Amino acid sequence: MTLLAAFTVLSALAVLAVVHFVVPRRSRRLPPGPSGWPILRNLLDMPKENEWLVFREWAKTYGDIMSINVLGNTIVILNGEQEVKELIVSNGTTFAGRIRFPMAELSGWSNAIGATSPGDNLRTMKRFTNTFLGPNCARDYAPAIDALVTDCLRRLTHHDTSVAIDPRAQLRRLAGAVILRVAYGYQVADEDDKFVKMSEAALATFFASTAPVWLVNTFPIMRYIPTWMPGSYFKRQAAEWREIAERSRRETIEWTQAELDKGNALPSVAAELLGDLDHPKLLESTLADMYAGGADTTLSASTTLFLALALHPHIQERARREVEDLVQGTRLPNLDDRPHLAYVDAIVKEVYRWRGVANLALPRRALETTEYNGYIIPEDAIIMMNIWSIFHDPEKYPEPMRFRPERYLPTEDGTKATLSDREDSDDGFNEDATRYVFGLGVRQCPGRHLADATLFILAAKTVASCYIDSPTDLNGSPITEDSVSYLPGVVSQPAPFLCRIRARDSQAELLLADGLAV
Ligand code: HEM
Repeated sequence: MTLLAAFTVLSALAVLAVVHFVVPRRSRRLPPGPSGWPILRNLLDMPKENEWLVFREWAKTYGDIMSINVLGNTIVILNGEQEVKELIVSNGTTFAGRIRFPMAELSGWSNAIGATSPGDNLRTMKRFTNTFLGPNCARDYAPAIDALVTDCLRRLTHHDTSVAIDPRAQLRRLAGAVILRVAYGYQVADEDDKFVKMSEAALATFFASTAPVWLVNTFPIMRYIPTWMPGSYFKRQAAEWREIAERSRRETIEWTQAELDKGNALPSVAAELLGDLDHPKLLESTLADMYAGGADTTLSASTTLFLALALHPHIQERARREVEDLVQGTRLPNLDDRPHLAYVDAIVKEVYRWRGVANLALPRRALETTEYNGYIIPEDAIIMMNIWSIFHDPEKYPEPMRFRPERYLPTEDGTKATLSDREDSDDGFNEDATRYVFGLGVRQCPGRHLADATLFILAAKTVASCYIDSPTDLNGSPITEDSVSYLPGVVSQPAPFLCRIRARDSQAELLLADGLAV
């Protein structure tokens, strides 16, 4: 061997030694996780769907805080309640960043709240949402939501009730109608409503542009490729989507402005804020984000409500009796009745928990490097909260796959139902699921009061006025609690199902017919 060859071999060995001993030692300080492959690291390990289930399985090996690396990005997964509370709630601002999606930015979503990290823009948009979507929002808009829910139930029961239907079209219309009413004071007119169609089309561009298929989302530098170069197709696609998203934003807000000018405007977030001329673009974005953040999530929770009621006639019956004892058939229940309808309230909590809505919440980004329990969480790491894992911890929620509203109620002797056989009385046992379903800390969902009011009103009015028969899949095969299935996605939707829905009696029909949009 020549001297040069010997030197080359020794150098190569030295490099290998550094790679082998130094690099792993550093990364050993990251939370543990599957080792992956050279260069690709965990890219091939990443589950294609139902990630929350896979992450929960991994937690059995790696623990409640673990990490993976995908194309150079560290992803830290929090599977346990304690980790979520300590990092996301107590250490809130450090993990308040969001992931940027260059393709979504090019497609006109550069100010989307859910993709904006802390700074002046976020502060302004948070001011808008905190002022107008706080707890008063639910109270102020309750009569309008009431009328829309009644209208939805009337539509669901107004067909040949011997035929099973898929309730999602009407529930989707309801979710969109509530948001357009609160955001713009707009009342959805018919099945083919112009603004619903425009908002849905805009929402579709958001989901499509945040998908990982767009290389520019992984390699942001690509956004500077000129449009004449090969490989720049994404730019033309983004320009098309930008037109759809911007048109939807512009036309809805112009509609509210026109109503204000005519003196016809109904109370709405837009009507309150149109005077804030300092931030017109941020106002447009905030209003559009209400649809983007609220439509699919509210649809998921309300479809789960219908599925759970369809699967459990005894739950429908118990809830109906509770409502009947209060209203005595004279009216349909409303939001003010909530303190007297503990069982209906518990149904809503269980809807949030049973199958989850956004099982990994919305990913966060670490704004600085942090040490936690001896592990390093590096700046820019993506943080995922596995809410599903918290909701399905059998120590916290016994028989987690069962839909059991009773778990939130006191026992007959007045003690908290599930604590009787446990010594520790303050351990969050069967804790109210509302606490987690909307995320936690400074980036918690701003639409939670509105969504929760909508869900309660829908649950109370449905059990008061309707029967929902056992569900089947689209081929007519019965669905049971064990065979229920959900579609993949950031927001988890029940797979399509059919059920017969009919008004309880002629009095219920009359009460439903009374509902006029407010
Ligand atoms: C059942 C219904 C809903 C569920 C389960 C839900 C859940 C969530 C979750 C888990 C997050 C992420 C929170 C975090 O990072 O900690 C979020 C964010 C968000 N939600 Fe909701 N949401 C619902 C309805 C709504 C509604 C009705 C609106 C609007 C009126 C809305 C607007 C938003 C917005 C704008 C964000 C982004 C907040 C930010 O990044 O600071 N959501 N939601």
